[in-house]
Amino acid sequence: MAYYNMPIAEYVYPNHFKEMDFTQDVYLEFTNKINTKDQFIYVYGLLQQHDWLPKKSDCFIKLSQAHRRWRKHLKKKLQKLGVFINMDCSSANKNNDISDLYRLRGNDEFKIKNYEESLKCYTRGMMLAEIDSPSFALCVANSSAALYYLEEYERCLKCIDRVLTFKNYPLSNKIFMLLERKGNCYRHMNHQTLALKMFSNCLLQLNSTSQMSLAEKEKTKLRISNYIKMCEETKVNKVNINHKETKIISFSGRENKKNSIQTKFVEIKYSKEMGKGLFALNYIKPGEILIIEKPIAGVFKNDAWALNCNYCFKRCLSGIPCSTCVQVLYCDEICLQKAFKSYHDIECSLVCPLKGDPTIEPTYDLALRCFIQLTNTMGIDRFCSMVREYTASKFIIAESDAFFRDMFYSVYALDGNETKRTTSNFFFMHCTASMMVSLLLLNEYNIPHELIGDVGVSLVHLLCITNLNSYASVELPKYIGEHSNVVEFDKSGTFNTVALILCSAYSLINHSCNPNVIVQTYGGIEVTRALQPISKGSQLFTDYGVNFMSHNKVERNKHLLDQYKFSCQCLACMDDWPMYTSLEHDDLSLNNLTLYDADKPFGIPSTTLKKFNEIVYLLLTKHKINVDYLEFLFSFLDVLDSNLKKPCFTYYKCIQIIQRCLYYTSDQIHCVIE
Ligand SMILES: C[S@@+](CC[C@H](N)C(=O)[O-])C[C@H]1O[C@@H](n2cnc3c(N)ncnc32)[C@H](O)[C@@H]1O
Repeated sequence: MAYYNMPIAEYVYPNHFKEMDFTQDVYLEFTNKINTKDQFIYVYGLLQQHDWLPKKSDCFIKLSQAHRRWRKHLKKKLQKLGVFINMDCSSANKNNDISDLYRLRGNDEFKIKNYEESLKCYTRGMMLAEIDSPSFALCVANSSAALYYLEEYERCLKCIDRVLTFKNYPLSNKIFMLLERKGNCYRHMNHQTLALKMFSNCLLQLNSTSQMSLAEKEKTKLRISNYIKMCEETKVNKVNINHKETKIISFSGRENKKNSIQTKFVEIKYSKEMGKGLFALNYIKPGEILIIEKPIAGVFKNDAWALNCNYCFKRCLSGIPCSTCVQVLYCDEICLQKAFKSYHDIECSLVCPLKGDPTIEPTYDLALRCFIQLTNTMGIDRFCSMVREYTASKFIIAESDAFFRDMFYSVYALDGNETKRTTSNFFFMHCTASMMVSLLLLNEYNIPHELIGDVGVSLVHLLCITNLNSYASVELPKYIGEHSNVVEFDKSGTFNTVALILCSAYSLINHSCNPNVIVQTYGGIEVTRALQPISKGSQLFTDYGVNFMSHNKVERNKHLLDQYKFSCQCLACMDDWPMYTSLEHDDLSLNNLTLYDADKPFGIPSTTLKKFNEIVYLLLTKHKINVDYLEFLFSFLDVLDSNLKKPCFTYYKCIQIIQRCLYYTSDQIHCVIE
């Protein structure tokens, strides 16, 4: 059945709207918006079905014209995409020819030493190729070469071992090259005995290789005997390689193991102005860890799909793709199985239409992911009955510990701001939900007829939740060795966004333009820390993409009103703080600051200032910093906080440096949730 002929409107829930909500203005707003969106067809269908379209009005004429244009455009587009016409996305989207093209592109990048880019191309090629086909094997083998030059030796070894198990690897006469690479990996990892064993296997293979000239063979043998010599020398000298140290943070000290919030520091409270929020139970000092949590769900942005596991979000430079669809990649068989059990069994046939359509926003993916995860875990009957119960009872989060105990509530009890949305916006959510119901039904997702209404209602709420609460998690791009070219991109001060994620505890934090907490991603785990001291009883605040250091008051207010429907009453807004960049630079060593107490002498020891300036220099010029500096920075900030009147330049400069330091040291911290 064709996508554009679906009688979608029957899944939209007219009870949510009154006819009089649909004023001429609302129609016009739709018309302008949906001219460029697939949803047109749903909106139009719905309006017609419910006779909401005032015939002969300007708006009707405009809609009809747009409809005709859009149908033509849509049809062409759908035909081009092929997959949309039948919506049969479960069949072979794998294509070895396209995979080969990606591999060749990877080879070109490899030749110019753009190893990271070549790795991305090989990975894409691997995702597109039929599993275990020669094209697949070649992509894995070539990935191992890129990984070797990126100095990712363990991952390189993993790839080579996989290739050696493939029956379809077409370059069997080049196996010796893989063994040579394996030997070199061991050599760099200082496993000299293993390296020597590998080089001797390599020589055996080389001798049995027939399609090679004698001269070529001799040249290769010479190269390998040089490596053997290096190994033997290293063995005698017993060189020790310093492994990169990582600091471990764990949450074993939690009072409540199921709770991702440190309940000794923080509680949930409700306020009339801001709804739910998190409040400090005691004084919290800068740097204190307040929340550690795994996202409820996440979808990738940009091309992070090629380098991160779709299940746990960790970097997976030698990941394994889904055997059916071409959109996802996992660390290993364990993540793949978990993803299938949790959502990918259903999503596999849906990801193509969703990800292939440029008008589908990542928050829609995220909402559908939440829905599938919940229904897969709870069963659709129980899910729908909880949806009905929740809608009827108006669950109060602050009075219940169910929020963190129960998977359903930790997602469904998040705020969706439904009451503050415009009719137009809310109606759009309904149209999108309706499209999702159709997609699910077309892909044979079993929704009993009597539950279609509940499913639709839940999808509308989940769409509002993901629209309001999701945020971009940022990750250091330079995980993959010195040869990465991504650092350049980061000089502008922007961080590398990996995924759009939804977290239940972090979502409870309200906004301030002078935030006192900050979140940082560590291998797929989100850690929220105090960024400034927080006094007992005060509220925790993060920033919703704008703060007084980055945007002026007008810009901030516009963003917050448009996106979140509130106007900010924080100190920076109320007292009209100048932007951080316009603050006067203060000279700490000369003691001429605006102090809280002018009689109290305040000076920073020159050694402390020197250390601070050293860290600033290292961060801004080399992007290299040791994780231990964080402790110094937080205590320096604490000293500045208790002595200086805000806003003052050095205090906020220290905050800026802490933000960067957290980002640049994120590969030095290993986070564990037990
Ligand atoms: C991510 S939610 C935060 C949690 C939310 N307060 C709740 O009850 O679930 C964002 C919403 O909280 C409210 N909010 C957040 N910060 C606010 C602020 N500074 N002033 C007023 N409302 C705020 C707005 O309704 C906003 O759309």
